[in-house]
Amino acid sequence: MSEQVTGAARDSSSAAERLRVCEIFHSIQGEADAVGWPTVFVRLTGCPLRCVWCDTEYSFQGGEWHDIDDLVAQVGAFDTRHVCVTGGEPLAQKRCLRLLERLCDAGHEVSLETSGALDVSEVDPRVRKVMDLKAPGSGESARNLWSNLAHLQAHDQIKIVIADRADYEWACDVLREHALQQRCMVLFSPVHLKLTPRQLAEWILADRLPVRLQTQMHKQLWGETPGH
Ligand SMILES: C[S@@+](CC[C@H](N)C(=O)[O-])C[C@H]1O[C@@H](n2cnc3c(N)ncnc32)[C@H](O)[C@@H]1O
Ligand SMILES: Nc1nc2[nH]cc(C(=O)O)c2c(=O)[nH]1
Ligand code: SF4
Ligand SMILES: [Mg+2]
Repeated sequence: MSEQVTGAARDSSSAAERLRVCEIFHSIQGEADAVGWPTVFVRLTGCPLRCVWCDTEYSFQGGEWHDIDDLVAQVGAFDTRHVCVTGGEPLAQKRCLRLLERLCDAGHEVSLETSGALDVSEVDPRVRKVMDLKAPGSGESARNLWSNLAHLQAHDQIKIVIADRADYEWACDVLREHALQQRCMVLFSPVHLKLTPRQLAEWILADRLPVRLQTQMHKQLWGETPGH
């Protein structure tokens, strides 16, 4: 009897610890401060935003349910220190918080790619948050949750993905008004194949901006193939 109760309790707790996952893959980190590190990516399914230039629309639906224990074991099997949890919008599934904590407990260097539209205040402080602020050209800038800025730590990063000159000027205003560079590293990234990295570089240099230019290195290596 007591064994049955224990079994049932275990089943319901593991069901509560499941996440819908789009893909798990091993690649070179192509973005942000950890660029270049061999990294395991856990891409969660689903996103409540629809950025017009999103390169990961295939993650909006589908995927498979996985236990957090199983995910931590699958990640561990790659024998790789860096892990990046992304999506879709990973924080759209509340249990993502538990996955992040478990990956840190397992000794990984964990980063989280997030849109900036969902509350980041409960993310484990060991996780390096890479938080977008969505510029107008994304079509989703009304979703920016500005209160998130107060929850960034020095090891986190703010990323602004820029489609054109209007987005760049918006980013400059936000940088100044919210003193972003005093909070953490600020990354400006061109929308792939929409704005040239060179044009963005020239604007940053001309304006003496204290920001870091980033491009998506994985697209240089593999193009837009999913799973890279
Ligand atoms: C696919 S999103 C997933 C995480 C989260 N939903 C977000 O938007 O941050 C990962 C990163 O890719 C960026 N991204 C998506 N499409 C892009 C594109 N076409 N060019 C440049 N960056 C892009 C996003 O802005 C975000 O920083
Ligand atoms: N190689 C590689 N690096 C990445 N860094 C962030 C990614 C993402 O989609 O969030 C990503 C990705 O999709 N691939
Ligand atoms: S928030 Fe991220 S995953 Fe969602 S549409 Fe925008 S870029 Fe794509
Ligand atoms: Mg990507």
